[in-house]
Amino acid sequence: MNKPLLRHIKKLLIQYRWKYITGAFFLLLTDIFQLISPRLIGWGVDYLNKGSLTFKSLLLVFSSLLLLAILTAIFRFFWRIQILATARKLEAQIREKYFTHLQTLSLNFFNYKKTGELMALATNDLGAVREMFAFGVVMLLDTIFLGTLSIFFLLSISPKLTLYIAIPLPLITLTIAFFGKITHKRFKLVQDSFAKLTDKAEETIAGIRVVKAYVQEEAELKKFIEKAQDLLSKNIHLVKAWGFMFPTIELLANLSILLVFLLGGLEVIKGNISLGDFIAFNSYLGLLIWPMNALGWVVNNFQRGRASLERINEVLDEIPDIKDSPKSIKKETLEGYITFKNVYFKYPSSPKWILEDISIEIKPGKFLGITGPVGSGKTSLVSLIPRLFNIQKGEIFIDNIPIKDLSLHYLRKNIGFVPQDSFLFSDTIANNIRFGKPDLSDDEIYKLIKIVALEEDLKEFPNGIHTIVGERGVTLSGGQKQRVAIARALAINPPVLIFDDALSAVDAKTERQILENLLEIRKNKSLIVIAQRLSVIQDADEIIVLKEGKIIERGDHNKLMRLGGFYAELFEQQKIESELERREDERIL
Ligand SMILES: Nc1ncnc2c1ncn2[C@@H]1O[C@H](COP(=O)(O)OP(=O)(O)OP(=O)(O)O)[C@@H](O)[C@H]1O
Repeated sequence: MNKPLLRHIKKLLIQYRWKYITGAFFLLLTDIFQLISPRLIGWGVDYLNKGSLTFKSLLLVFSSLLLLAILTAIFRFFWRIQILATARKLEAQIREKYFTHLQTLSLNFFNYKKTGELMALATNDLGAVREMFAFGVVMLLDTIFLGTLSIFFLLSISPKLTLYIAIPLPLITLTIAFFGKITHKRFKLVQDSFAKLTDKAEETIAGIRVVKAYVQEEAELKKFIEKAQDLLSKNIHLVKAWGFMFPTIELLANLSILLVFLLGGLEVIKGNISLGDFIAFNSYLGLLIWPMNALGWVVNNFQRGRASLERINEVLDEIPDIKDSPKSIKKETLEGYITFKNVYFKYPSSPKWILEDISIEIKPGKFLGITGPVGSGKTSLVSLIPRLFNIQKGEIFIDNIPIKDLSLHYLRKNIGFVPQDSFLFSDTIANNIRFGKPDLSDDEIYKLIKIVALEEDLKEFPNGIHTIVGERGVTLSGGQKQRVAIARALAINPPVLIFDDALSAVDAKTERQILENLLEIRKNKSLIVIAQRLSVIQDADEIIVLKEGKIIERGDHNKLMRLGGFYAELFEQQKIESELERREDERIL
């Protein structure tokens, strides 16, 4: 079933209806004044022809024409402001709506939708929609006004001649209908191809370090050129359709002029119409030809706008699969008592369970460590706590309330999450830390800097905490980024702290220091830490070992060592490795 094209912007259009109505009114006035001029010139010519034109009447025609020209300019200014400026406002509001909607969508959506494509929608496609509501609307109204008014004037001069010019009209309508369909399809393909090209550019620039490290510049360039060529060929395909449409319409319109010249000339010779009428008729015809040609442009503009709006609608149609229930509980501060009861989870694209029958309990003030082989489901498990994904079976509770019943806003506000890739914004270190708490003072930031052991590193930075970290934090080392990300989580002082391998890039000494500092401030907090390096979670109250989505071992360090399983083996192995490293360091010193 075809959904209405304007379904997402109907309210905005209603909001701006008066702007468009007054704009249309000024446009109509402009057109009327434009149409009076040929009539005045026609009368002047007739007086001239009869030899009865006096200086006084010439001056009258001249001053009327001057007044008309001035009024036309003034009204033109008004319709431009009313319609074109409103289209800009409409564009800004659609962009805001689009971006707001994107923020509500869950991670699953971003897993399959590409960044470049989403960016192309907010720029290129939205631009096409704006043009449709700006010049598209203007041209459409102009075509209708000028077309009907010209026909009215033409009829008033000579109904017979007007009939002649109507002969090519059905052909023009057919041409427009035929090419309109073709251009719509081709526009959609062009916009799709542009989105793919934007995506490729975005990916190559974001991954430039990997591209350079693997000397893949040429290969990447080749892939980019392929996409650029695809866009070019789709554009040429489109231009070909236009190439046929515009000249065909122009030819048919010009046929009308030729017919009038021939048949109208005969009427003048026969004395059925005056020379002045013939000239005025031709001027009106000139005015009518323009809307006929403009129709092609209008169709083109609307097809492009429609194709783009349909693409934007597809995203706006997306229903967030993770959202508040109608009766969601808005609990501002949580205690942080987390329980998993027989939880099963899989991603929409995964064929099997990623997590199976997980039951855990973390009391406020307790420390849960999670370890396990790569891909065993550790990140997936902790992502379920802030409800980044929905579970399929079982239940997760915070403070004995199922998290699906809690308001997402408050649930997430109570969790300090440090993801594996410590993403930083291209802003200062201070602003990255105060991301979740914008009013954090510099003094409080220094305290956090101390806790995450970043003090010494800070001395190296040119502007201390006010140093800009470069896009995605490129100017910081992996370990420094991780520590800024931990400070960002601590800044909101949440009852639940989750670190997903967040100390993997810091050395053993700094890791110890951070863990000791954390002991102080995490007193009543629930701390969940994923680590491959077991020294990070060795002191946890409980450690769980995940393998292929199942808990295979659980208990504190001593219990797991006694068990002699995966944990004990890994611990022994890491102990030998760190001993070897220590000896190597001593040898070098
Ligand atoms: N968004 C996703 N969509 C589909 N499958 C996913 C997604 N993210 C992870 N997986 C799959 O889920 C499984 C568990 O991944 P997860 O990242 O939770 O493991 P992990 O134990 O944290 O791994 P690592 O130690 O490498 O961080 C893997 O098989 C992975 O391929």
